[in-house]
Amino acid sequence: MEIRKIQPQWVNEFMTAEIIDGKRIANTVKDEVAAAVLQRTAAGFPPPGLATVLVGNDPPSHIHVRNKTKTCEKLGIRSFSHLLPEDTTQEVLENLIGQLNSNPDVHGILIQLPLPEHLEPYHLLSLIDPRKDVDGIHPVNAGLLSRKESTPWFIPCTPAGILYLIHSIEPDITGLEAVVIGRSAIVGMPTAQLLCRNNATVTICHSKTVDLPKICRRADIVIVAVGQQNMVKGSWIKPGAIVIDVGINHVPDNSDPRGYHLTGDTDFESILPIAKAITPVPGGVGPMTIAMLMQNTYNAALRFD
Ligand SMILES: Nc1nc(=O)c2c([nH]1)NC[C@@H]1CN(c3ccc(C(=O)N[C@@H](CCC(=O)O)C(=O)O)cc3)C=[N+]21
Repeated sequence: MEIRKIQPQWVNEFMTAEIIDGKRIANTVKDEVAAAVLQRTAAGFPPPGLATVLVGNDPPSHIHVRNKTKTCEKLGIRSFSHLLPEDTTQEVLENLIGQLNSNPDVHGILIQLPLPEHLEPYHLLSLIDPRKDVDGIHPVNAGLLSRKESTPWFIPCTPAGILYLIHSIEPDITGLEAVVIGRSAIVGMPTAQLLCRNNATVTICHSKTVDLPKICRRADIVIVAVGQQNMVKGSWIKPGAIVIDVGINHVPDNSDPRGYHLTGDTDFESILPIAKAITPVPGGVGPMTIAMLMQNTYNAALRFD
């Protein structure tokens, strides 16, 4: 006699997770920002302005920054791109940040990370005027995010995008168990805080966590942001969970005109039959990050009126 596997009724081989279309959702957000910018400039206010600072020659970073400036142009946001050589000194950057802080055409400042080894990012980021900190990583904004009584001027773009995507599947995450893998200042930690502020029960995991698969299995929402290809497997996922893949891994690929393709931190195929929803890479969290940056830049401009 055949032994039947016992599973929740709705988990079977025909089941497949919804693939969250981050690109489409990002486009709706960008359309909203474009409409708001148009209304603003039609009323005689100056367009929002975003300054991006990129140090060095890392090709993917150049692609990212170009994506950001192109998106600005499409939405009617002015962009000021500062491309600096690899050997730029801390002092030159400090002066540039000072100039951008006092430039009335610049409402948002983004310093592309990571910076070359010889520069000290924490100190530089703390010099940005917190009212122009569209990345939400100035210590003041990080502090305001960390306590539920206060509202930060800016929420970091990737965490804000992640919450937006989760809300598209589950509008109320109160009481749900969320596991965040990764504790970076720009993704892991602020994502955990944002989910906690939205009443999820949050566990933060990292490279020293013992028995990660076990902790992961109890999560209704899994967020993985570590930069390790194929790390999270289907066997780690609770049936019906929401999986958000923040990984941006460049895999060498001769068949791609760019010489690489992108892949996330999850073993996507093995998760599909188990999860309720999962974000793809590309086309998931990445486009949302840019959409949220545009939203933050628009909101920054409002505060200087
Ligand atoms: N201060 C700072 N703020 C950041 O927000 C920041 C940063 N530094 N350093 C690097 C990371 C990475 N990041 C991405 C944003 C969008 C995509 C994105 O749109 N990706 C597309 C694909 C792009 C492609 O094909 O190359 C996608 O996933 O569909 C990727 C990566 C922002 N970062």
